[in-house]
Amino acid sequence: MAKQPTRVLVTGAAGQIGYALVPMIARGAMLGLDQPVIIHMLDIEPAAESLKGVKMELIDAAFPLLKDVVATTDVVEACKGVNVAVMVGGFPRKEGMERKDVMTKNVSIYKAQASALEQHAAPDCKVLVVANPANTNALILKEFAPSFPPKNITCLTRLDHNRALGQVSEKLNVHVGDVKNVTIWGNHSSTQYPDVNHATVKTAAGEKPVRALVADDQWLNTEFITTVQQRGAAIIKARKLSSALSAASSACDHIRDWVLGTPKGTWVSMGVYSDGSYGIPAGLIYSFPVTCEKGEWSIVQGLKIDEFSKAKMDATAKELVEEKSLAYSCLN
Ligand SMILES: NC(=O)c1ccc[n+]([C@@H]2O[C@H](COP(=O)([O-])OP(=O)(O)OC[C@H]3O[C@@H](n4cnc5c(N)ncnc54)[C@H](O)[C@@H]3O)[C@@H](O)[C@H]2O)c1
Ligand SMILES: O=C(O)C[C@H](O)C(=O)O
Repeated sequence: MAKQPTRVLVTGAAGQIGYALVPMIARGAMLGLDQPVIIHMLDIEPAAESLKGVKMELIDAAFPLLKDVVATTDVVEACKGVNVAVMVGGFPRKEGMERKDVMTKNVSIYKAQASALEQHAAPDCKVLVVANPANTNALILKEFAPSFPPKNITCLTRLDHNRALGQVSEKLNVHVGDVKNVTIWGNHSSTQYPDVNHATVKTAAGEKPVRALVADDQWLNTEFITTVQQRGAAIIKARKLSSALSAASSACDHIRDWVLGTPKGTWVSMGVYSDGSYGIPAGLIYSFPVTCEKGEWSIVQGLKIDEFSKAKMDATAKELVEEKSLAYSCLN
């Protein structure tokens, strides 16, 4: 029997990530090649014409999996019955700005959209916040949608995770698909901690630790970390626009693994509600290594954490605590 369509909301759909993301969803990159979808696109009034154009293009592309398109500037209509919500709507960072600089504008959007989602989305809707500051926007959304299960509200750090895989693959001249189990800890910001201590590479002789293969702790502990932390800024400098195709692709990876499960023996990074694991304050949205099964993520437990890592994990947690209070001061 044919599957029922899944309703996927993309906010900020007329923007550059939205424009890259909606065709990926319609082609099955997010939910699978056998899963029909209905895409709900939300943007604001000044972008209404452009949103109409995106809808026209979706129709023109004649995607077999795309059963319908809702394009609207009405948040209630946009949220009605959605099973997955990808929250991209907001303002991107420009050259020279820190993520904190976009906080005032963006957190108030997430406060306002929380109640629309809570009231009108499917009760088990899975939410992914992409707009920056992603962790704190997700936290605000969670706090202002109190009946939503906290486990259903996440933020995107999969892009950072994929960037870390990419850097290791470039360094070792191996295919990125053979590298796994890097971890992004903490905030989707320049304090994030990309950790390779448990990462491995598939070789003809079996899986080998990344640290041993790279054999350059100096590089791994300095340049590798800063390259991943600063990759967003490097792309803004090069493109004069923030990352879009890689953000859209990573958003598909995030939802696909959450819904369909992570491969056996592989973990990914997701910004999720902290339960206090690894000494990270409970109640933050913090990026952890997770595995997913049957539509649920679980934090990977029992990883050995050395002093170098612990200090970096705590520093990014501290930034999130500060961001949370800054966000609340912006909302007052
Ligand atoms: N987490 C990540 O890895 C990651 C990666 C890249 C970009 N981002 C962030 O994603 C966000 C979007 O980036 P972009 O490049 O697509 O920006 P963009 O400016 O091209 O698009 C954003 C869209 O959001 C719309 N918008 C603004 N307020 C809205 C509201 N209240 N409701 C619905 N839509 C609204 C705008 O009209 C615009 O069309 C930015 O905050 C950016 O910093 C996050
Ligand atoms: O860095 C930014 O502001 C954009 C985005 O979050 C990214 O990481 O590319």
